[in-house]
Amino acid sequence: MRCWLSGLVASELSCIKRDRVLFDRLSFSLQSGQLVYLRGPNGAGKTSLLRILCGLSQPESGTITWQSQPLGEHWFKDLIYVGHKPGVNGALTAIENLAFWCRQHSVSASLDHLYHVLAELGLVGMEDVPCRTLSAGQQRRVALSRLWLKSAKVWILDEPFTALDVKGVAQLEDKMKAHVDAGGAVLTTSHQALSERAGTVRFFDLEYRF
Ligand SMILES: Nc1ncnc2c1ncn2[C@@H]1O[C@H](COP(=O)(O)OP(=O)(O)OP(=O)(O)O)[C@@H](O)[C@H]1O
Repeated sequence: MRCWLSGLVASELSCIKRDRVLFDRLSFSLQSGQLVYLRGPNGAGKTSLLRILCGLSQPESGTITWQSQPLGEHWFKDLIYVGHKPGVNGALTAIENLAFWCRQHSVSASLDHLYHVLAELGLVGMEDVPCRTLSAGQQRRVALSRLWLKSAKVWILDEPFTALDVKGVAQLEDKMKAHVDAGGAVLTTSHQALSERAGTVRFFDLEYRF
């Protein structure tokens, strides 16, 4: 992946939920080669901000551009978003979930490749059972396997370490570092500190506002 200029730029964003101003006139940018760690207490508005940056919800005011253009198809093509809920259909198997996600995101992947990715995520033998029967950490691994399937410049990951074991955390940190080293960008939030293996981290703090 080549480095890119004029990445994700948010200006003067405001967000109100249930009459509470979560943030007001917040400005933020994410550029090629950056790992940004969004920090803040429960309820500060981290998920709300990530969803706005993804284009999944609208701010009260403010603007967001990707590569100098308002968010649109070009942004969704360049983005992988993994929410704090795994977003895995419990009635479908891991393979079916991935195949469905690939179709939704115009990703071309053979069945062999899907099995290979699930194996890399430690899910050998779990590929063909309904996801509702998988453990929380295994379901998280199915969700995170999207990072192995689609080539996207920006990853926005909301609490991606939830339920992962020590090995899973290390694997994801390595994956994030490799992505950033290759010129990608990661914006993540978590209640657990990143270790040194994730590489250089920039912090963005969101205060809780009453
Ligand atoms: N759709 C909604 N309708 C009403 N209130 C909402 C909605 N979404 C979020 N909120 C409220 O906005 C506040 C911020 O929520 P958000 O999930 O963004 O916080 P967070 O910083 O991600 O918290 P946590 O660390 O607990 O995950 C919370 O008080 C929540 O109740």
